[in-house]
Amino acid sequence: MAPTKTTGKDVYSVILPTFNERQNLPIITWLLNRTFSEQNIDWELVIVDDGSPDGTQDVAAQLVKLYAPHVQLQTRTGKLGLGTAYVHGLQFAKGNYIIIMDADFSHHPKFIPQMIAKQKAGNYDIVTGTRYAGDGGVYGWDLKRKLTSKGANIFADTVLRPGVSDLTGSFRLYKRDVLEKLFQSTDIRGFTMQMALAVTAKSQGFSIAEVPISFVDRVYGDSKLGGEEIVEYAKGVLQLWWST
Ligand SMILES: Nc1nc2c(ncn2[C@@H]2O[C@H](COP(=O)(O)OP(=O)(O)O[C@H]3O[C@H](CO)[C@@H](O)[C@H](O)[C@@H]3O)[C@@H](O)[C@H]2O)c(=O)[nH]1
Ligand SMILES: [Mg+2]
Repeated sequence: MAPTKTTGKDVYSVILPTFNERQNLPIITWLLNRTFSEQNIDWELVIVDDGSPDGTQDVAAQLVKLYAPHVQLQTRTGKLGLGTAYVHGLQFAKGNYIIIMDADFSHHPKFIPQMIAKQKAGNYDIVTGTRYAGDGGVYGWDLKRKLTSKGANIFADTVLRPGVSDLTGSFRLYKRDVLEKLFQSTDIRGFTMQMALAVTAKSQGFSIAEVPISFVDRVYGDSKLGGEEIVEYAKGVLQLWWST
């Protein structure tokens, strides 16, 4: 495992899993480029697409050329899930810091400079975007989805007490070697993985700081979260309760 470099120039790799994000991908890539360029930060984007039928890969291939050498496209043959998409993308990422986020603007790149500044301020292992502290919030979800998300956080916090206000959110900055270690430490993947990574990180003594974010529901396309994932999540919390 390569240790996170503390000398030399930092490189931030954004791992962006996509499934049917043809409409969102050009704009999110444009925003990422603008954000990093304005701050004079070295960056790359690793798009991990799972054979989206809507032509996401054709759009991604154009972006690879347009933003060369900053963007790479890594593909898998079928929809294999969000968690394993991050693990897959990490193999190709060159940065010593890894940012994971969604492609549908629920996670706005404007928060990235704040996350980077926060990480540097305390040399934190992880900085997580939080919808449930400070100025953070959720916009555009119906009451059922809001209650599901809040309930999922309260459930895991009650059972596992990790002291992180947004366990299920996935807009995060990790030191690369910390993320690699966490992937090796838990085999929980899917939507449950965000919670499992945060809980495992805390139990291993890694430091986690938070940056309030506004999470805005997607405009284009559909959420891939369903009832099956909610059951998986509850199982994941209990699995961690046994093992940590
Ligand atoms: N490669 C790949 N990408 C996927 C897959 N499933 C979803 N994605 C991508 O993963 C991102 C999140 O998927 P959404 O379907 O938009 O998730 P969501 O319902 O908005 O859920 C969000 O909030 C949850 C917490 O409330 C988070 O746990 C989750 O990670 C995500 O941020 C999007 O960029 C989407 O294209 C998959 O099987 N494979
Ligand atoms: Mg979404």
